[in-house]
Amino acid sequence: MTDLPGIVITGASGRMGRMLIQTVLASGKARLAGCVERPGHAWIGRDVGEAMGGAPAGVSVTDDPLAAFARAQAVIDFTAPAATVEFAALAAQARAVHVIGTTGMEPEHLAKIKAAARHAVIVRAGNMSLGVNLLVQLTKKVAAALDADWDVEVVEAHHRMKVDAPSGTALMLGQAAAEGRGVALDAVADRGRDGITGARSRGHIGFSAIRGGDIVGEHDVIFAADGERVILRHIATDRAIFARGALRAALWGQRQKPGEYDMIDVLGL
Ligand SMILES: NC(=O)c1ccc[n+]([C@@H]2O[C@H](COP(=O)([O-])OP(=O)(O)OC[C@H]3O[C@@H](n4cnc5c(N)ncnc54)[C@H](O)[C@@H]3O)[C@@H](O)[C@H]2O)c1
Ligand SMILES: O=C(O)C1=N[C@H](C(=O)O)CCC1
Repeated sequence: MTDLPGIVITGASGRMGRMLIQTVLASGKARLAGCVERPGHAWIGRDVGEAMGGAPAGVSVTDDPLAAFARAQAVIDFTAPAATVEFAALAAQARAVHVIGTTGMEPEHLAKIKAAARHAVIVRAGNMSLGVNLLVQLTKKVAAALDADWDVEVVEAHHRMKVDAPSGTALMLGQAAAEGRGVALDAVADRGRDGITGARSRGHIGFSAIRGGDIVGEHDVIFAADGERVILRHIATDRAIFARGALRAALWGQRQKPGEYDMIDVLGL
């Protein structure tokens, strides 16, 4: 046992879970304090290092999140909305920082997370990478500088297994454009065009989603006017960027008061 903050990874066998475990184990800044998977999962009871096909890590995968959270200082959670809501209440009970990367949240999920943040530090972002959070700030600036003669379209591409659309990142970018323009995103978002849609509404923010292959994550914010276009782009080629950001958030969260934060707060952008 060391003095390093202990971190629990939920959704341990997932694409992000595996990346997070490797990132924590290699970091030298935190220790892996637990790994959680859903009840009935084949990894339950196994050493997580061996389950991932490598050397033993000395941590068994459990389906008892509260017991794991009680032994940790932070929980990093990239799972699914219903699981994340449950983990938010349990992390608050255990007084552990909860870093949430899960996307596809509905308003009822967000309300429960907000309630949990009255008692615990929660850092939540649809994208934990430095590059995307910088792009969020750039999008807000460009949107504030250009009027509604410039149509805003957010185009995103992800791997074939992604279950939610638009991506959490696309919604962050759309939100940034709406804030830059001083409008509510809900009032201007065009999220699904099909058939005879009619001409584009002035001032609306459109979203398009591509799904295929092993694309890690690509986002364009297009500002299109008559005769010219400005395109802001981020391309992710390695999930390590999300895991590094999440670990940074977990360490940053140790010094904060209860509340809900995002990666702009963590990165000081
Ligand atoms: N914020 C970011 O930077 C960022 C980056 C990548 C992915 N994501 C999001 O993270 C989430 C996971 O993505 P992924 O590609 O790793 O998905 P995945 O399907 O590969 O992994 C999800 C894991 O969660 C586990 N899980 C589900 N319910 C559970 C429960 N009740 N208890 C314990 N484990 C449970 C599943 O068994 C699975 O192993 C998605 O919402 C995705 O959009 C966010
Ligand atoms: O692979 C995913 O799923 C990703 N989800 C996040 C999103 O919805 O924006 C971040 C990029 C990868």
